[in-house]
Amino acid sequence: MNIILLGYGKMGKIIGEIAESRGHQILLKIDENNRELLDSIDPKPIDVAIEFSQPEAAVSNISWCLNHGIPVVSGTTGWLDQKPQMDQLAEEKQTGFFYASNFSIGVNVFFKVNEYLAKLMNEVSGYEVSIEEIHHTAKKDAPSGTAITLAEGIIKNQQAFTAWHLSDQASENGQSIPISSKRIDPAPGTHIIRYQSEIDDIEISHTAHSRQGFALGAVLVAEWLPGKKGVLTMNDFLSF
Ligand SMILES: NC(=O)C1=CN([C@@H]2O[C@H](COP(=O)(O)OP(=O)(O)OC[C@H]3O[C@@H](n4cnc5c(N)ncnc54)[C@H](O)[C@@H]3O)[C@@H](O)[C@H]2O)C=CC1
Ligand SMILES: O=C(O)C1=N[C@H](C(=O)O)C[C@H](O)C1
Repeated sequence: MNIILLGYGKMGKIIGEIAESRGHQILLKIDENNRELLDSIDPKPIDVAIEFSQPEAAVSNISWCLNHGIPVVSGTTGWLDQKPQMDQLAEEKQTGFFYASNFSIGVNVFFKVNEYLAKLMNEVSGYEVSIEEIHHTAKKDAPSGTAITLAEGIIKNQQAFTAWHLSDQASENGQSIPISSKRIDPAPGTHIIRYQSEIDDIEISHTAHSRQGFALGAVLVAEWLPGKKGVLTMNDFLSF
Protein backbone atom coordinates (compact mmCIF):
# COMPACT_ATOMS: atom_id res chain seq x y z
CA MET A 1 0.00 0.00 0.00
CA ASN A 2 1.07 3.59 -0.62
CA ILE A 3 0.76 5.63 2.58
CA ILE A 4 1.27 9.30 3.43
CA LEU A 5 2.00 10.39 6.99
CA LEU A 6 0.45 13.68 8.12
CA GLY A 7 2.43 14.46 11.26
CA TYR A 8 5.92 13.03 11.55
CA GLY A 9 6.71 13.36 15.25
CA LYS A 10 6.98 10.65 17.92
CA MET A 11 3.99 8.70 16.56
CA GLY A 12 4.52 9.35 12.83
CA LYS A 13 8.06 7.98 13.00
CA ILE A 14 7.05 4.69 14.71
CA ILE A 15 4.05 4.29 12.39
CA GLY A 16 6.36 4.75 9.38
CA GLU A 17 8.77 2.07 10.66
CA ILE A 18 5.98 -0.43 11.33
CA ALA A 19 4.31 0.27 7.97
CA GLU A 20 7.58 -0.27 6.08
CA SER A 21 8.30 -3.45 8.04
CA ARG A 22 4.89 -4.73 6.84
CA GLY A 23 5.80 -4.05 3.19
CA HIS A 24 4.11 -0.67 2.69
CA GLN A 25 5.64 2.40 1.05
CA ILE A 26 5.66 5.81 2.68
CA LEU A 27 5.19 8.28 -0.19
CA LEU A 28 5.33 11.45 1.89
CA LYS A 29 6.07 12.52 5.47
CA ILE A 30 4.46 15.85 6.34
CA ASP A 31 5.20 17.92 9.41
CA GLU A 32 4.76 21.58 10.29
CA ASN A 33 7.86 22.54 8.22
CA ASN A 34 6.99 21.02 4.81
CA ARG A 35 3.21 21.28 4.59
CA GLU A 36 3.43 23.08 1.21
CA LEU A 37 4.36 19.68 -0.35
CA LEU A 38 0.64 18.83 -0.17
CA ASP A 39 -0.05 21.53 -2.80
CA SER A 40 2.02 19.76 -5.45
CA ILE A 41 1.59 16.04 -4.70
CA ASP A 42 -0.39 13.82 -7.11
CA PRO A 43 -3.09 12.23 -4.88
CA LYS A 44 -3.87 9.34 -7.30
CA PRO A 45 -1.26 6.79 -6.08
CA ILE A 46 -2.10 7.38 -2.38
CA ASP A 47 -4.07 4.48 -0.85
CA VAL A 48 -4.43 5.89 2.67
CA ALA A 49 -3.25 8.72 4.94
CA ILE A 50 -2.31 8.32 8.61
CA GLU A 51 -2.73 11.55 10.57
CA PHE A 52 -1.04 11.99 13.99
CA SER A 53 -0.25 15.71 14.25
CA GLN A 54 -1.41 18.42 16.63
CA PRO A 55 -4.86 19.55 17.83
CA GLU A 56 -4.76 22.74 15.72
CA ALA A 57 -3.61 20.90 12.55
CA ALA A 58 -6.00 17.92 12.51
CA VAL A 59 -8.98 19.56 10.80
CA SER A 60 -7.01 20.96 7.85
CA ASN A 61 -5.12 17.67 7.41
CA ILE A 62 -8.29 15.53 7.51
CA SER A 63 -10.17 17.97 5.20
CA TRP A 64 -7.32 17.84 2.69
CA CYS A 65 -7.52 14.02 2.58
CA LEU A 66 -11.31 13.82 2.33
CA ASN A 67 -11.46 16.56 -0.33
CA HIS A 68 -9.01 14.52 -2.42
CA GLY A 69 -10.92 11.24 -1.85
CA ILE A 70 -8.09 9.76 0.26
CA PRO A 71 -9.17 7.51 3.18
CA VAL A 72 -7.74 8.86 6.43
CA VAL A 73 -6.89 7.29 9.79
CA SER A 74 -6.59 9.98 12.47
CA GLY A 75 -5.34 9.60 16.03
CA THR A 76 -4.76 13.26 16.85
CA THR A 77 -6.50 14.24 20.07
CA GLY A 78 -7.74 17.58 21.41
CA TRP A 79 -9.83 18.80 18.42
CA LEU A 80 -13.05 16.81 18.80
CA ASP A 81 -15.36 19.84 19.04
CA GLN A 82 -14.92 19.97 15.23
CA LYS A 83 -15.43 16.25 14.56
CA PRO A 84 -19.08 16.62 13.43
CA GLN A 85 -17.90 18.77 10.46
CA MET A 86 -15.31 16.11 9.50
CA ASP A 87 -17.92 13.34 9.81
CA GLN A 88 -20.22 15.31 7.49
CA LEU A 89 -17.42 15.85 4.95
CA ALA A 90 -16.57 12.12 4.99
CA GLU A 91 -20.21 11.24 4.27
CA GLU A 92 -20.48 13.91 1.54
CA LYS A 93 -17.28 12.72 -0.17
CA GLN A 94 -18.11 9.02 0.45
CA THR A 95 -14.53 8.56 1.66
CA GLY A 96 -13.41 6.52 4.66
CA PHE A 97 -12.66 8.51 7.83
CA PHE A 98 -11.52 6.59 10.91
CA TYR A 99 -10.86 8.38 14.20
CA ALA A 100 -9.93 6.71 17.50
CA SER A 101 -8.73 8.34 20.70
CA ASN A 102 -6.56 5.27 21.20
CA PHE A 103 -5.47 2.69 18.59
CA SER A 104 -3.96 0.23 21.09
CA ILE A 105 -5.87 -3.07 21.00
CA GLY A 106 -5.25 -3.42 24.77
CA VAL A 107 -6.84 -0.04 25.45
CA ASN A 108 -9.85 -1.00 23.36
CA VAL A 109 -10.27 -4.13 25.53
CA PHE A 110 -9.96 -1.78 28.54
CA PHE A 111 -12.74 0.46 27.10
CA LYS A 112 -15.08 -2.56 27.11
CA VAL A 113 -14.07 -3.56 30.67
CA ASN A 114 -14.72 0.05 31.77
CA GLU A 115 -18.23 -0.02 30.28
CA TYR A 116 -18.99 -3.38 31.90
CA LEU A 117 -17.74 -2.19 35.30
CA ALA A 118 -19.78 1.03 34.95
CA LYS A 119 -22.91 -1.07 34.32
CA LEU A 120 -22.25 -3.15 37.47
CA MET A 121 -21.54 -0.05 39.58
CA ASN A 122 -24.87 1.42 38.49
CA GLU A 123 -26.49 -1.20 40.74
CA VAL A 124 -24.55 -0.37 43.94
CA SER A 125 -24.34 2.76 46.08
CA GLY A 126 -21.65 4.41 48.19
CA TYR A 127 -18.85 4.61 45.61
CA GLU A 128 -17.33 7.75 44.09
CA VAL A 129 -15.85 7.37 40.62
CA SER A 130 -12.80 9.22 39.29
CA ILE A 131 -10.39 8.93 36.33
CA GLU A 132 -6.64 9.56 36.37
CA GLU A 133 -4.43 9.81 33.28
CA ILE A 134 -0.64 10.12 33.23
CA HIS A 135 1.34 11.20 30.13
CA HIS A 136 4.73 12.64 29.14
CA THR A 137 5.24 16.39 29.58
CA ALA A 138 5.23 17.12 25.79
CA LYS A 139 1.53 16.26 25.57
CA LYS A 140 -0.42 19.31 24.38
CA ASP A 141 -3.99 18.42 25.43
CA ALA A 142 -5.61 17.58 28.76
CA PRO A 143 -7.45 15.49 29.57
CA SER A 144 -6.23 12.83 27.15
CA GLY A 145 -8.58 11.71 24.39
CA THR A 146 -8.55 8.26 25.97
CA ALA A 147 -9.69 9.64 29.34
CA ILE A 148 -12.58 11.39 27.56
CA THR A 149 -13.60 8.11 25.87
CA LEU A 150 -13.45 6.37 29.28
CA ALA A 151 -15.63 9.10 30.82
CA GLU A 152 -18.11 8.75 27.94
CA GLY A 153 -18.19 4.97 28.56
CA ILE A 154 -19.19 5.59 32.19
CA ILE A 155 -21.74 8.30 31.31
CA LYS A 156 -23.39 5.95 28.78
CA ASN A 157 -23.79 3.26 31.44
CA GLN A 158 -24.49 5.17 34.67
CA GLN A 159 -27.59 7.27 35.21
CA ALA A 160 -25.79 9.38 37.85
CA PHE A 161 -23.46 11.11 35.33
CA THR A 162 -23.98 13.49 32.44
CA ALA A 163 -20.54 15.14 32.07
CA TRP A 164 -16.84 15.12 33.01
CA HIS A 165 -14.52 17.87 34.30
CA LEU A 166 -10.82 18.35 35.02
CA SER A 167 -10.41 17.75 38.75
CA ASP A 168 -8.49 21.00 39.26
CA GLN A 169 -11.45 22.97 37.85
CA ALA A 170 -14.88 23.47 39.40
CA SER A 171 -17.57 21.12 38.13
CA GLU A 172 -20.83 22.63 36.90
CA ASN A 173 -22.96 20.05 38.67
CA GLY A 174 -22.79 16.98 40.88
CA GLN A 175 -23.35 14.71 37.90
CA SER A 176 -19.84 15.16 36.54
CA ILE A 177 -16.88 12.70 36.61
CA PRO A 178 -13.57 14.23 37.80
CA ILE A 179 -10.51 13.54 35.59
CA SER A 180 -7.04 14.26 36.94
CA SER A 181 -4.29 14.79 34.32
CA LYS A 182 -0.68 14.26 35.41
CA ARG A 183 2.35 15.00 33.22
CA ILE A 184 5.38 12.87 34.16
CA ASP A 185 8.17 11.83 31.74
CA PRO A 186 8.47 9.44 29.99
CA ALA A 187 4.94 8.01 30.55
CA PRO A 188 3.57 6.90 27.12
CA GLY A 189 0.03 6.65 28.56
CA THR A 190 -1.53 5.35 31.79
CA HIS A 191 -5.26 5.43 32.57
CA ILE A 192 -6.88 4.46 35.88
CA ILE A 193 -10.57 4.25 36.82
CA ARG A 194 -11.28 4.29 40.55
CA TYR A 195 -14.48 3.60 42.48
CA GLN A 196 -13.84 4.53 46.12
CA SER A 197 -16.03 3.97 49.17
CA GLU A 198 -15.62 4.03 52.96
CA ILE A 199 -15.41 0.24 52.90
CA ASP A 200 -13.16 -0.51 49.90
CA ASP A 201 -11.80 0.67 46.55
CA ILE A 202 -12.20 -0.91 43.10
CA GLU A 203 -9.59 0.08 40.53
CA ILE A 204 -8.88 -0.87 36.90
CA SER A 205 -5.92 0.46 34.93
CA HIS A 206 -4.14 0.27 31.59
CA THR A 207 -0.44 1.13 31.30
CA ALA A 208 1.26 1.45 27.91
CA HIS A 209 4.93 0.43 28.10
CA SER A 210 5.77 2.20 24.80
CA ARG A 211 4.04 3.81 21.78
CA GLN A 212 4.32 0.54 19.80
CA GLY A 213 0.73 -0.58 20.49
CA PHE A 214 -0.80 2.75 19.40
CA ALA A 215 1.28 2.75 16.19
CA LEU A 216 0.64 -0.89 15.27
CA GLY A 217 -3.12 -0.40 15.78
CA ALA A 218 -3.09 2.62 13.43
CA VAL A 219 -1.25 0.64 10.71
CA LEU A 220 -3.66 -2.32 11.04
CA VAL A 221 -6.62 0.05 10.63
CA ALA A 222 -4.91 1.73 7.64
CA GLU A 223 -4.58 -1.70 5.97
CA TRP A 224 -8.32 -2.32 6.55
CA LEU A 225 -9.80 1.10 5.64
CA PRO A 226 -9.31 1.52 1.85
CA GLY A 227 -12.56 0.79 -0.02
CA LYS A 228 -14.79 1.59 2.97
CA LYS A 229 -16.94 4.74 2.88
CA GLY A 230 -17.96 7.36 5.45
CA VAL A 231 -17.35 7.42 9.20
CA LEU A 232 -15.85 4.31 10.81
CA THR A 233 -14.77 3.52 14.37
CA MET A 234 -13.01 0.83 16.39
CA ASN A 235 -16.40 -0.87 16.84
CA ASP A 236 -16.45 -1.47 13.06
CA PHE A 237 -12.84 -2.71 13.02
CA LEU A 238 -12.76 -4.98 16.08
CA SER A 239 -14.76 -8.17 16.37
CA PHE A 240 -15.48 -7.82 20.09
N1 LIG B 1 -5.03 7.85 19.08
C1 LIG B 1 -3.91 7.30 19.57
O1 LIG B 1 -3.77 6.06 19.71
C2 LIG B 1 -2.77 8.18 19.93
C3 LIG B 1 -2.88 9.53 19.72
N2 LIG B 1 -1.83 10.35 19.95
C4 LIG B 1 -2.03 11.74 19.55
O2 LIG B 1 -1.35 11.92 18.32
C5 LIG B 1 -0.89 13.27 18.22
C6 LIG B 1 0.60 13.28 17.88
O3 LIG B 1 1.32 12.73 18.94
P1 LIG B 1 2.94 12.73 18.91
O4 LIG B 1 3.43 12.12 17.66
O5 LIG B 1 3.33 12.18 20.23
O6 LIG B 1 3.23 14.30 18.87
P2 LIG B 1 4.56 15.04 18.35
O7 LIG B 1 4.50 16.43 18.91
O8 LIG B 1 5.75 14.21 18.60
O9 LIG B 1 4.35 15.12 16.76
C7 LIG B 1 3.42 15.98 16.16
C8 LIG B 1 3.85 16.22 14.74
O10 LIG B 1 2.86 16.97 14.05
C9 LIG B 1 3.54 17.87 13.21
N3 LIG B 1 2.67 18.95 12.78
C10 LIG B 1 2.40 20.13 13.37
N4 LIG B 1 1.58 20.85 12.60
C11 LIG B 1 1.34 20.10 11.48
C12 LIG B 1 0.57 20.28 10.32
N5 LIG B 1 -0.12 21.41 10.11
N6 LIG B 1 0.51 19.29 9.41
C13 LIG B 1 1.20 18.15 9.60
N7 LIG B 1 1.97 17.93 10.68
C14 LIG B 1 2.02 18.88 11.62
C15 LIG B 1 4.74 18.34 14.04
O11 LIG B 1 5.72 18.91 13.21
C16 LIG B 1 5.17 17.01 14.63
O12 LIG B 1 6.01 16.33 13.72
C17 LIG B 1 -1.28 13.94 19.53
O13 LIG B 1 -2.51 14.61 19.36
C18 LIG B 1 -1.46 12.76 20.50
O14 LIG B 1 -2.35 13.05 21.54
C19 LIG B 1 -0.64 9.88 20.41
C20 LIG B 1 -0.47 8.56 20.67
C21 LIG B 1 -1.52 7.60 20.46
O1 LIG C 1 -0.33 12.20 23.47
C1 LIG C 1 -0.10 10.99 23.69
O2 LIG C 1 1.06 10.56 23.86
C2 LIG C 1 -1.24 10.06 23.73
N1 LIG C 1 -2.41 10.51 23.37
C3 LIG C 1 -3.62 9.78 23.26
C4 LIG C 1 -4.67 10.37 24.17
O3 LIG C 1 -4.76 11.61 24.29
O4 LIG C 1 -5.47 9.62 24.72
C5 LIG C 1 -3.43 8.30 23.39
C6 LIG C 1 -2.30 7.84 24.27
O5 LIG C 1 -2.71 7.80 25.58
C7 LIG C 1 -1.02 8.64 24.08
